[in-house]
Amino acid sequence: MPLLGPRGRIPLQRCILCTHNIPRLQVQFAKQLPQNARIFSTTPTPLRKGGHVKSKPKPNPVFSKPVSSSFVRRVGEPCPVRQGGHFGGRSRDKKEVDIQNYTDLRLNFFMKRLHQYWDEELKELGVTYAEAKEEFNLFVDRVLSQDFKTLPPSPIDGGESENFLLKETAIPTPLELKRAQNVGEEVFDSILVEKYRSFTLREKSAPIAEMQRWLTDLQHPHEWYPETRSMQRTWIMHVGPTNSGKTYRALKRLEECSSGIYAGPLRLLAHEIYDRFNAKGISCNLVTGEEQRLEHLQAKITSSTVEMVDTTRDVEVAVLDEIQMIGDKYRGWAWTHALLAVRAREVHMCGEERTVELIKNLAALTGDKLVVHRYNRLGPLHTANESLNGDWNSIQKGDCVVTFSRKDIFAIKKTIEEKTGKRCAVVYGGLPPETRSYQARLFNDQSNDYDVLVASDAVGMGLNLSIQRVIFETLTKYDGESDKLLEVPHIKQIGGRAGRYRVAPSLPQKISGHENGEPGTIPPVGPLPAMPNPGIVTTFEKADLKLLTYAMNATTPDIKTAGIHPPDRVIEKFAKTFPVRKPFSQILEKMVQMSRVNSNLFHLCSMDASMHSAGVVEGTKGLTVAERITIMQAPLPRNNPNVKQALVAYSKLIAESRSGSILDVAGLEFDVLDDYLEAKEEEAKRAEAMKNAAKGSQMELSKMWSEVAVPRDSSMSTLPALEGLHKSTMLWLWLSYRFPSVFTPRETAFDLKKITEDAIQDILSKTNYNRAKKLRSREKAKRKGAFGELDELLMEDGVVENPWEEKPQAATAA
Ligand SMILES: Nc1ncnc2c1ncn2[C@@H]1O[C@H](COP(=O)(O)OP(=O)(O)OP(=O)(O)O)[C@@H](O)[C@H]1O
Repeated sequence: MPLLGPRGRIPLQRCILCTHNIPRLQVQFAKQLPQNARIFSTTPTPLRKGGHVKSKPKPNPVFSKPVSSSFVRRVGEPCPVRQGGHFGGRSRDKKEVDIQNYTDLRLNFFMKRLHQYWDEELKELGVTYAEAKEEFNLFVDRVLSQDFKTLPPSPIDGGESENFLLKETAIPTPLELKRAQNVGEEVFDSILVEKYRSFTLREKSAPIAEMQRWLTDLQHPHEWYPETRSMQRTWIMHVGPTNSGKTYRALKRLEECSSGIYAGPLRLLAHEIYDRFNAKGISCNLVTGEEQRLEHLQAKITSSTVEMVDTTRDVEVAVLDEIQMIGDKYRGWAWTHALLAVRAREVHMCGEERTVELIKNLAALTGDKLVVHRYNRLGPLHTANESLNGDWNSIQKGDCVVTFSRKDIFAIKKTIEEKTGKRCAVVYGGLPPETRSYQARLFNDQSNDYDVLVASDAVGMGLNLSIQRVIFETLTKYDGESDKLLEVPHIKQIGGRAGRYRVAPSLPQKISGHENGEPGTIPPVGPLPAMPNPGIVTTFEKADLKLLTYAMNATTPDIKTAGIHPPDRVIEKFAKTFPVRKPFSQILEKMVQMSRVNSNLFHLCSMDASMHSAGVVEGTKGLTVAERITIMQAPLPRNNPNVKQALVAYSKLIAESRSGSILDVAGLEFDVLDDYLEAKEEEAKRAEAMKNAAKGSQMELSKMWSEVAVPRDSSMSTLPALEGLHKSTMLWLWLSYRFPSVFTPRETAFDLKKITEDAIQDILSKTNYNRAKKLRSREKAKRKGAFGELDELLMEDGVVENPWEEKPQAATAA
């Protein structure tokens, strides 16, 4: 039976995602598709190949542990009558049977009278009867799943420190129970009741509080990696402004070593290094959160994103790129972790001068040797004396216009294309990295007409761009609440992209005799040909130019502290000190409140994003603490409800241990892709009709027009939706490496990713953005408002008061 096409209009036979193999999936557009093929699938699930591989639902993990006795009933279920104290039918050591069965019996007894122990104190502390029952069941499981056979020593007699605290307060050990049994039933019962109560209220008990304090002591993160501490390492810093060849030098060293790691801030960069090394015949694997390419069994290099850096194997060289991000409020922990933990004899760091003091202090802490190489810019960079004076006609080939919202990017693109006839490539954070790098290539390529780049601050890192002039359309960025002035290092980093030095094909890769820095273990590199033209930085509006000049010349303050983050195993232990009813996001909040760090050297990275993600999946029943910890680290954009919905759907799959294709997940925006591909097909038909009509009569032409639908504008509304679908797909892929048996098959998700990227790329290549708004009036108003204020700071004689300086608080009247 033929399936219906999108919206049931086109009769189609098959779904390409279901019935064609991978190479055919890469066919992008309708005219290239096989006749009658379904463009993109909304095929009912049972008809799909590979769909619906459902495994048995996973039992609720709270009750999944095999208990060593027969006590497997839950509160509220009928209690089988037990006589004579023999359970389970196995013959056991008499001592074991006695104490275990005795405990089982007494717990059974308490279970029936639980309402008596759910007293005022528990009620006042907000424990409902249902929760008291749930806690009781958990308590029973924990007590009876202990090893009664060997009667492990009580912690008081010398147990493990952390278990000691937990067991001492929450769960009576077999030995304690045995001792209590020897004293008598009354004592035994009172211990059980007391332990149950303290288990239910474990978060409030003194030893548990002690345990929590112990777990939240994050003052010595360098001690978390004893194996690395036993190594003598050399840290080599390559510091300098943007475009000074820092990364180039570090990569040269990596190229020569016997085994190494590259860790960069972006997936894009990790890919670039992976491609570059493999192209040179140096075996390199790729490990990012969303993708792993482990083609080489004995790869010399592994290129990864910094969060994924491998700290378990010994290597000769590790390169940590953009080391100044160690101070980042959100992601700084990943650099600190990599720096303190990576087992490399040489750790090369590339970044800004303002990290040197901090790294010196960290080296003193770990005992590693430090060498610093300083570099100058490879080509000059000037701030222009003139702005564009608000005139888009002054745009030239090689210009990059920087603005901060998608709408403005497209509005500016449209204006420039209309006014100057030059085509614009675009780059912004919401675009998939693959699309960003494709757009960068379009702009760099001299042989096409993409002369101008319109970009957000995403242009500041990770892309090799031949920009001649950076033009700030604005110096403020909306942060979710209001427009905020960009920070000086941010302005410098973006501005520094102008005049980027590029390797000429004939340029020798290594010329000895010159060292652009202090001597060290890096290979010498010869003098470089001068840059033909200096890079220029300017603004679109005249009013912003003084501020830009100030920022470009300002010295940036040192980064004082390195970010840290509690290790996962610590979060897990901390979470287990709370009752099961406590929402996980609140446990994280508590962890943040209680954490103590050495504030001279470290700061605790914001866990807001993790708490947010934990909150999104809070309602998913059956997730273990470890699963919640993993899910909270998944890349989730805050402002996209569709991706959040996808995360909830994915978390349910994890909780239920249900596997299946991404195409089976309800709620993903597949329709948008269907619509896009359908519009594409219509467009192709229309083009064909026009071609034929040009050959035919006027009458035929009008007949064609009436038959062929005019394509809908699929740019401005479709683009964000496709970006969202791409993010949901990436989220799936990210989870697929953490829960491989649930998120399968991965290939379908990679196909979907590719199709979505191609669609986004195609939309971006259209010049006619009918719905692109004019530059928003908000922009104009903002400029008058925010910059009106700033203008007051810019004094007449050109002296600028530093708007970034923190003003002392005015004394308030008593
Ligand atoms: N010695 C050299 N020989 C040839 N090309 C070089 C050399 N040094 C740097 N380059 C080239 O100059 C460009 C900028 O170098 P690189 O990326 O290392 O700078 P960077 O200081 O790390 O800049 P950013 O901080 O912006 O990443 C690159 O295209 C790089 O290949």
